Amino acid sequence: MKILLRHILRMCKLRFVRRLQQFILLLFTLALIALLGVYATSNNSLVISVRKIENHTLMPDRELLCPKQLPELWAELNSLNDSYGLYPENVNMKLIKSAIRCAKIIKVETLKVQNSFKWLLTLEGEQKILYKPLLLQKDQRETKCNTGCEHPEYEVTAFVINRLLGFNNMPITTGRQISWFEEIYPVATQDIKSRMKVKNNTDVCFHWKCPYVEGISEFCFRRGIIQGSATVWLNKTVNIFYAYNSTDYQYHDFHYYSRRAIFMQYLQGDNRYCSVFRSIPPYTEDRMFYHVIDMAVIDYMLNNVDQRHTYIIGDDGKTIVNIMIDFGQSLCPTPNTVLGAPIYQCCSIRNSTFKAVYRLRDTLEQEFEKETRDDPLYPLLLPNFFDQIKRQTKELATFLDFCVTHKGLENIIID
Ligand SMILES: Nc1ncnc2c1ncn2[C@@H]1O[C@H](COP(=O)(O)OP(=O)(O)OP(=O)(O)O)[C@@H](O)[C@H]1O
Ligand SMILES: [Mn+2]
Repeated sequence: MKILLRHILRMCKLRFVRRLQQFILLLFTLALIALLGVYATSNNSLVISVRKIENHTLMPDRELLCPKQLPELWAELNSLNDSYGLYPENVNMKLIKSAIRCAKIIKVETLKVQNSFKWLLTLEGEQKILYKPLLLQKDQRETKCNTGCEHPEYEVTAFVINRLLGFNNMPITTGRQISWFEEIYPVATQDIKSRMKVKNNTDVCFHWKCPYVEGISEFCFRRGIIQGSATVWLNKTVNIFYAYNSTDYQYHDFHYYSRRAIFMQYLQGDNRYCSVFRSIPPYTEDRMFYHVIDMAVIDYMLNNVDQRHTYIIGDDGKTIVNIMIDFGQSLCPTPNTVLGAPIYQCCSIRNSTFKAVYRLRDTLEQEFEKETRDDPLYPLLLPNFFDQIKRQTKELATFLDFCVTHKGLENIIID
């Protein structure tokens, strides 16, 4: 009897242990399934999954990557917020960027405005995109400001920094990699097809003259793989302030570009600079004046001397919405302290911009890395080029230190 009892007890124990094992196994499997589910939904098409195509180039797998509801997504993107910027603050930036990076291209046209080489893409769901292909290697640049081919990776850089500064007034821009053979050729206009020549059966080449560069050069996309910046095209009229007569002024008159003797003199230290600037419409208006200060901040960080005061008309047909575009000539190799003149001479700045400059002085590298790690053009900048931005951000903060010391914090901050 005793033996039987012991035997039954052992059996029960064994079964219990087995049950326990089965139970733990079940729990583990359920947890794994839940984890995979959360992972899949949270990444919802953002997972950078790649497949190798025949020519061994890594390309995004459209099936896995692309958001599905494109027309709705573009509609959300275009729901312009007139007073605060170009897109709603709470926009799902990751989703929109992933849509721009992988949505099927249904049309490619040449865009013949201004100087840089660019195409207008139409993506599935009818969103237009300004696409600037990278023509130069990331380590190539001219020795003079504003000459030579543009660097579209600087457009992506500028967008990230514009957002880190909290401006939200640059059309959304991301890197995109495109295959000439698979994505462009089948939907390109005749003029694009006839301009681009295939060499050695694989490379796609064309001739182009970059501004202020002697002669025409040939550029090739190896194996037809093109990298470039993709910018949301605004369905608005984009206007630029130009000085039409001697009493009109625009942002360029207040910096490096100034060809007006009076401003040159002010830039060289005359302290009437700001009072004159502030007395000229439209800069009598706070909204316009502080936009110039914001432009000076981003231009100083990027050493960009090319930006003009650009705006669109808001949905009400009346409001001016200040925007920022055209940073392809940033990272000018020579220093331009006068680009900071609106900051260190006026010593008046939006509180949000003031705080952002100090924050970025300390955290730019980490924040930039986080925002750009998944970009198809990653790394956007070579380390020594990025160092230039870090250095210029630190200089900007010293201009603000100077203002605080001379005018007092409460007199320089507005909001
Ligand atoms: N996202 C956009 N949406 C609508 N229009 C745009 C957009 N970006 C640029 N444009 C228009 O296209 C013009 C040229 O764009 P952009 O300044 O980027 O070209 P660019 O060739 O780099 O110019 P530049 O030769 O002056 O450097 C702008 O002046 C503006 O009118
Ligand atoms: Mn440009």
